[in-house]
Amino acid sequence: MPPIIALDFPDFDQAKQFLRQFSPSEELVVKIGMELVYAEGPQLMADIEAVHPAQVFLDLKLHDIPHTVEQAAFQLGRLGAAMTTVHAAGGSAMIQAAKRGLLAGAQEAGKAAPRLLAVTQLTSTSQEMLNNELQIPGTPAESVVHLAKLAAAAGADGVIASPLEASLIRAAVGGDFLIVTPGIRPAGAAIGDQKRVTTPGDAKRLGSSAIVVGRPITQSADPVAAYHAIAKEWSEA
Ligand SMILES: O=c1ccn([C@@H]2O[C@H](COP(=O)(O)O)[C@@H](O)[C@H]2O)c(=O)[nH]1
Repeated sequence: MPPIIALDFPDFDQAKQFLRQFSPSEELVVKIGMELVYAEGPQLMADIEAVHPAQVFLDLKLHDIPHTVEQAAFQLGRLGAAMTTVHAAGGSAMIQAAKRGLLAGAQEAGKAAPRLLAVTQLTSTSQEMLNNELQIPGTPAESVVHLAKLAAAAGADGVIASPLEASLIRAAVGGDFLIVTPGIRPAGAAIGDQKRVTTPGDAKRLGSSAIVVGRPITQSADPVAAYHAIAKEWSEA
């Protein structure tokens, strides 16, 4: 899969301007999250499709009681996204409920169900924050592997984690479980609020199934060139 572009824009007009810079024949995978979906609503899925035919990763990170998540996932399942997310910290019953909701919603709409990815520890979480603020003992990697095993056992198709944890997750879970990794920074790029980061090439070498990249592309002076450089580093590693 090519690098997933995080379309973190405040409105559809800006997302549209960004997408129009790419050749219509370029096979893109784009991630839309809370900022854009809260601004534009679910209609956004069709609006994006009309501008550029892309696979859409709908990253809304559901985290609530199982019943509420199942009902929300039902609505998401009807939209035709390729992937969507819940927080693994919601627990097994919540992840199972999300899976049921996605399958039922997709079935009702006659679409394929999105792959369900569970967010382990956010890539903006440092060891210090994990232990002192969140009062979770151990290393980020230990917590991530624990949550990945929980998510896999509950029926998730994969996880969101840092590439730094990818090889440990693969060893713990195995198979074709997806390990989708944000926290990607090309050499020399500003790290911003991310804490557990690697380059695109290192992410591949460490075992990521797919990478998610936002600001290093969207805030670049030449987003298409930045995307192609990252895609080349990823595919050639
Ligand atoms: O642990 C996580 C989970 C999700 N994200 C999302 O990925 C992108 C990363 O954007 P950058 O600009 O490349 O930092 C963003 O949409 C996050 O919501 C994450 O970074 N870490």
